[in-house]
Amino acid sequence: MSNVKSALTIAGTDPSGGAGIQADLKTFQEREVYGMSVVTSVVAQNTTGVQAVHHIPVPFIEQQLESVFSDIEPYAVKTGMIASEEMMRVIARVLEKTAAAYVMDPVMYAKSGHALMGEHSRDALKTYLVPLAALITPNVPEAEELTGMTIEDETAMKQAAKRIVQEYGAKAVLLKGGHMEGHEAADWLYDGNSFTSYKAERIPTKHTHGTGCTYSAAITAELAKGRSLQEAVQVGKEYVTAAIKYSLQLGSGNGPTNHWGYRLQSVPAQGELHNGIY
Ligand SMILES: Nc1ncnc2c1ncn2[C@@H]1O[C@H](COP(=O)(O)OP(=O)(O)O)[C@@H](O)[C@H]1O
Ligand SMILES: Cc1ncc(COP(=O)(O)O)c(N)n1
Repeated sequence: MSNVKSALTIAGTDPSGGAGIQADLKTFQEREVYGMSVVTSVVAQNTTGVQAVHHIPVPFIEQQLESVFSDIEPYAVKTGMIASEEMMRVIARVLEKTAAAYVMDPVMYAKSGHALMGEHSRDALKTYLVPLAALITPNVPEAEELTGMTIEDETAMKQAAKRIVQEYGAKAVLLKGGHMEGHEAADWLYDGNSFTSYKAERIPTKHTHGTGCTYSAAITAELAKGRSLQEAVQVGKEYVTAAIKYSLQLGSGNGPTNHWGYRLQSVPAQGELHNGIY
């Protein structure tokens, strides 16, 4: 196996560049791993929402996976939008055979509320993919869908995380608290033994398009580089927080995360706008 650290995203697209595969590849590049991508669905979307979805035929998803895995074995893999049970099955068949660390972002809806996964595919996700995952990264609404629980506080977040590991067989769960109230954005990691919290000041912005994709991609990149799960989540949290802090006023809806954010934190203030980015 080459010692060039590579990561693969299997997900849907965002032509406006903020979420999905585009966010994942930007994150991989910024975290200094070689990025690869397999497209599951082509989504016509932008900062205002989703306009249309075109699903790639399942045999062609299989073909893309074959093209990657027969040539370059990634060190880590993440999945994002996977719309149907048939897609989940072919992806599971490939992931079963790889030694790559697998991070699953169980994408169900876009921020605008548009469904990105068929409702009857939730069980298939639990059956075929959750047991293969080194980490699953639901937000609160996704954890509610997976567990059938109502999650309104940290106690319920921790209970839901435990249930996803103990009942559905994920090795670890990072339950993200972006959708909760309060002055902190607090996420809980449960690795089957203990809980670790990852907290940051809540940033008052509506520009959060692509936060979940950015976060799970950063964690995937760090796992590809050989970091432990705890370290990878710590770096991922710092990366996504900076990406939200410097999020971009682009488009007329919820603007995208800023992949220069993490670097900008350590650069002395320039006092002027560079390319409108900072
Ligand atoms: N306004 C915010 N300020 C700081 N961190 C945030 C904010 N909104 C979300 N986050 C963080 O961004 C990451 C993505 O979380 P979340 O929004 O819950 O997921 P998703 O994008 O999948 O809905 C989490 O670490 C969450 O705590
Ligand atoms: C193809 C695709 N995948 C995922 C999301 C969710 O994005 P977010 O990171 O904002 O939850 C999206 N809008 N489009």
